[in-house]
Amino acid sequence: MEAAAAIRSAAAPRMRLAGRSSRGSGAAAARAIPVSRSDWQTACAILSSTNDSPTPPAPKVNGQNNINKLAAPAIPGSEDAVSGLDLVLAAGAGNLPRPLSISDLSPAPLHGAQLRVAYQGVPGAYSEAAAGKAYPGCEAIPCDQFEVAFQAVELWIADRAVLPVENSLGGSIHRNYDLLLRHRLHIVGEVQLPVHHCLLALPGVRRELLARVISHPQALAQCEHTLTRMGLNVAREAFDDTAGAAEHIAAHALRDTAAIASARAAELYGLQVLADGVQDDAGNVTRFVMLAREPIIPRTDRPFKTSIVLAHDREGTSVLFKVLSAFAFRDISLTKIESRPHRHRPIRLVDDANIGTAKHFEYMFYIDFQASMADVRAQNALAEIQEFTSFLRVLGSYPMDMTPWDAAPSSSSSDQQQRG
Ligand SMILES: O=C(O)C(=O)C[C@]1(C(=O)O)C=C[C@@H](O)C=C1
Repeated sequence: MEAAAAIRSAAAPRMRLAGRSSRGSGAAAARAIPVSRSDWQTACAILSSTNDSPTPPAPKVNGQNNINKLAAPAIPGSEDAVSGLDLVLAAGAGNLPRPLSISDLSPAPLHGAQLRVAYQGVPGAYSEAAAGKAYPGCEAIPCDQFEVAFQAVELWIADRAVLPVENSLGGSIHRNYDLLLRHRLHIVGEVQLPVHHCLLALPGVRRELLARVISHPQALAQCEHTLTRMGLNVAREAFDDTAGAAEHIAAHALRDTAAIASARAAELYGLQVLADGVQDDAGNVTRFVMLAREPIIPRTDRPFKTSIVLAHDREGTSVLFKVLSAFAFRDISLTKIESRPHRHRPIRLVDDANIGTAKHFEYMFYIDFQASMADVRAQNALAEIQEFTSFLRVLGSYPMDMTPWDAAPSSSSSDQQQRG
């Protein structure tokens, strides 16, 4: 409680981006268009409410809040680091980088000029492919948990993180929604990755010998019906990531176990592909967000998306209705809405002497909408929403991923710069 109060008192006053609830009134809002990176950064920071502050203080390293002191990242074992996706495939798993853990997160020496991108999983994970699509030619840094990827960026060990937020079959990856709120990173881009799963096993293993299938829970969910149709009614076990499951089979020579993972994982860990394309839907796609310490300056010369999170402390359902109408009246399309339990106030009790005590669940609402924060319509919508919410934060305003799914990732550096 005390920490939260300290954060609140340190917070800047709420900024009004435009005149009071003036639907479509451009003049006041136009004044608020940030002109520089620092203006925009300030605008993002102070869009948080003074009433409600779910973001904790900066993570501690060795008992100290160290972020400002860190200029020099290092990762134990980074001599072995894999460079992006266009790396030469390793012959075996022996020279692959070990994923970062919480205990590795201490400041250390400078790295070179190559962009370092943290992802969750081990080499061969879809998240590694997403990092390579987002930042062609980057140095992809494996992390053993989502939390570690966030902290790697905050501590300057990595320059960016690329993390999954939703899948077309499995739905939202709630952990990352929660972490977006608990950390202070900005969404600077998105990538959508077609996810094509394979059933992998040790060479020579036949399907009939299998006693279990292991993978990331999202991957298991994405293949559930296909596995059943294939007659594979064996135990399914959750693993931290798809490639980690493949690595586990290879490392322990498990002849009764198959993994659901990518064809690249099969190559990296020396497994054979028992079945190709085992996802339930051929159009299986996972959406990842790209995270950075600084926001990018929003623009209007290409399609942008903006992600916000809000909470309200009023009774009834009309607040959400008003939020949605602030976008609808301005012809701004919503692309996603997600609710998560409100960490600091999950339940509200409402006492009525006649009926008893009602217990309402409280939520944070995450909304993605299709407009840039440089667009006056978006500024006016948020100015209006601020009037009836107790907390509002812009998680990022960033270019939409417009690449066709079957197109190869772009490798132009100008494209990379636009993506932040
Ligand atoms: O396990 C992996 O390979 C991941 O990159 C994680 C993940 C996920 O979290 O959804 C990413 C894409 C697929 O949807 C399956 C798993």
